[in-house]
Amino acid sequence: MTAQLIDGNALSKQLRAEVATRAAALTARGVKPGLAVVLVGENPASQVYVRNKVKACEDAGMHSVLEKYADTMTEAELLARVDALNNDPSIHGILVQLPLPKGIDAHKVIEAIAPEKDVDGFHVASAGALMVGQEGFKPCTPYGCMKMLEFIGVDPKGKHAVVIGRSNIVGKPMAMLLLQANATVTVCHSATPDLAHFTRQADIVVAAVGKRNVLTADMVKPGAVVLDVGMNRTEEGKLCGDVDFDGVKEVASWITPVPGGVGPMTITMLLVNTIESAERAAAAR
Ligand SMILES: Nc1nc2c(c(=O)[nH]1)N[C@@H](CN(C=O)c1ccc(C(=O)N[C@@H](CCC(=O)O)C(=O)O)cc1)CN2
Repeated sequence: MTAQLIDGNALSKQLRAEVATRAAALTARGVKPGLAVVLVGENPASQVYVRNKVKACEDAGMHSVLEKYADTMTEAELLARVDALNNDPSIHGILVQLPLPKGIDAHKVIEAIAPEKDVDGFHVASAGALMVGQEGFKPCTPYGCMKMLEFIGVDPKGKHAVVIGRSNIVGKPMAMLLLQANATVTVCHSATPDLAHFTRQADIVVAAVGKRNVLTADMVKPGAVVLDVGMNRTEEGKLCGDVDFDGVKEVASWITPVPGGVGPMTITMLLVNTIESAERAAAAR
C-alpha cells in the first residue's frame, strides 16, 4: 500500500479563501479583523513563522501588526505590551511567538493575554474550556490536524488514536480534541516503554515529539492515518518531521508530508480563530 498524501497547502488554500470571504463581510460592516503578532528575540525559525502569519493575514484581507523586540526586552515590558494590545479595539487576536528568550516566563505572558483575544488557544481559560467541552479557542496545530481528518473523511469516532507527545500546545489538546470526537485515545511520551506496542494498535497516529524517526514503518498498523507534527532538520539541513516518511508511507493509508502538511494548517487555523474572535467582537457591539 502507498499512502495518499494529506496536502496541508491545498486544504489551507480552501480554508483561507473562506476566511477571506468572512473578513470582507465583516470589513463591510465596519469591523476590520486584526491580529497582533509579538516576537521577542532572534530565533530564525520564529522569524519565518511570524512573517508567514502576517502575510497570511494580509492575503486574507485582515489587518495585522508585527511587533518585534530584541531579546533584551524584560518580562515586565512584554507584559505591558500585551496589556496595551488587550485594550486596543482594532486587535481581535494576540499571539506571542514561542519559544520566548530565557528570563521571560511564557506561562505568565500567556496568562496576561485576554482570553477573548487568545487566538493561539494557549491561555488556561482556553485549555479549561477545551477540557470541559465549552466554547473557546482551540490551539491551532491540533485544530488543524482535526480539520485534516475531516478533509479526508476520517471520523475519529470509535477509532483508536495514539498521540505521541504531551506538550501543552500540541499533545495534550490533540488528545482532548480526539476524545471529544469520540476516539479512544492513548497518549504516549518519553517515559512510555515500548512505544511500538501502542502505535501498532492505532487507527490514527499523531507524532508530536520534535525528534526524527520516532515513528517507523514497523510501528504502524497497515491502513493507519499518520499525522506528522514534527519540525526537524536533517544533518544536511533539510526540513523533516518526526515520522520516517519514506518507510511509513508504504504502510499507512494517509500521511501528512513535512513540509506542506500540518505546518501550513497551523497558520490557517490561526486565521480561522482570529476571524471568529472578530465576529464575536462585532456581535457584542
Ligand atoms: N505562539 C505560537 N508559537 C508557536 C506555535 C504556535 O502555534 N503559536 N507553533 C510552533 C511554530 N509554528 C507556529 O508558530 C509553525 C511551525 C511551522 C509552520 C509551517 O508552516 N511550516 C512549514 C515549513 C516552514 C519552513 O520552511 O521552515 C511546513 O511545514 O510546510 C508554521 C507555523 C511553535 N511556536
